[in-house]
Amino acid sequence: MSDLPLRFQSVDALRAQVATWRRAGERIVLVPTMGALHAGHLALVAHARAMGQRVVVSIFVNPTQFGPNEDFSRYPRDTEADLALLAGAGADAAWLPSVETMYPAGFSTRIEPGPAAEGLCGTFRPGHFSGVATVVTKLLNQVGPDVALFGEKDFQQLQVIRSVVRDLDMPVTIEGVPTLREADGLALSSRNRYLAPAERAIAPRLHAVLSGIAERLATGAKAAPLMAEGVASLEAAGFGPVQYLEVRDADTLAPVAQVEREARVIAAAYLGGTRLIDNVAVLPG
Ligand SMILES: Nc1ncnc2c1ncn2[C@@H]1O[C@H](COP(=O)(O)OP(=O)(O)OP(=O)(O)O)[C@@H](O)[C@H]1O
Ligand SMILES: CC(C)(CO)[C@@H](O)C(=O)[O-]
Ligand code: BAL
Repeated sequence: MSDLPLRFQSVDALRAQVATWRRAGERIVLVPTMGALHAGHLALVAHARAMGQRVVVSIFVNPTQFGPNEDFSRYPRDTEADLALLAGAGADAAWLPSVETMYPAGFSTRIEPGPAAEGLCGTFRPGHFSGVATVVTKLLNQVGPDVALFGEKDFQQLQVIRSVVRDLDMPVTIEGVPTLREADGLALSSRNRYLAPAERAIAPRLHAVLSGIAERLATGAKAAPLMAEGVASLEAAGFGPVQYLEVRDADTLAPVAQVEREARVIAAAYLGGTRLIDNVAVLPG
């Protein structure tokens, strides 16, 4: 195993290290996470490494993106295990701010993202994308990376962050990384560890249903009946409630009735007490 990454808990110390790398002509890649790391996160780190750069991974369970009845307090946290995984993956530094460092007394600013944050998860998690946009803006300002990587698993989040960075002229390139899946198709996610064995056996149906819809959309089928069928299939498999199952344009996230350019079939559904999200690309023709 490689050395543990350098660990930082103050903005000043982090910035001093980044400045040292910059003086040496090195570029910086940031991988923001909420910890409880799994192979999906490590795929982002590997992608960053392949760019031949310094890799900073932030681990921060951000309270402002959780709703009052969501899982903030029980969200899995295991920093030492995360650092060991990051060492194996070759990350250079871990940015581990406390809640007080991110949101000191008197903190009062919120970023309100535009239309990309409307609908889909934005409907079912009010305030969520404002919390994400605010914390990601802070993380980008703290680290000052050249590139920041985000997973396509959280597709709406990726588009929200792209829109914030574009609208606020932030000097960073945002790159999406394809979703890493288990052999049976389930997207890796920290929340998968909430699934009981019987739920874990059902969970891959989400990807299977979305993939089946994507195949038929690619041959010109209309979206509306496929969406209704997809919800019914998920419910029959044991999911519920299905919060949404929609077809959206891959760039604008506008609803799509029939696919003419790249789109995504995108869904969020509960399986028992666990909320799962996933999405699949549709390429016409
Ligand atoms: N399976 C995956 N493949 C690729 N990227 C992923 C995957 N899972 C998470 N990511 C990305 O890792 C980054 C950090 O995500 P986060 O720490 O919230 O993990 P998560 O597994 O998505 O957790 P959660 O269960 O909270 O959704 C995000 O950019 C997210 O899109
Ligand atoms: C981008 C992020 C780290 C912001 O807290 C979080 O939403 C996540 O892990 O996807
Ligand atoms: N991976 C997205 C973070 C969240 O669900 O809050």
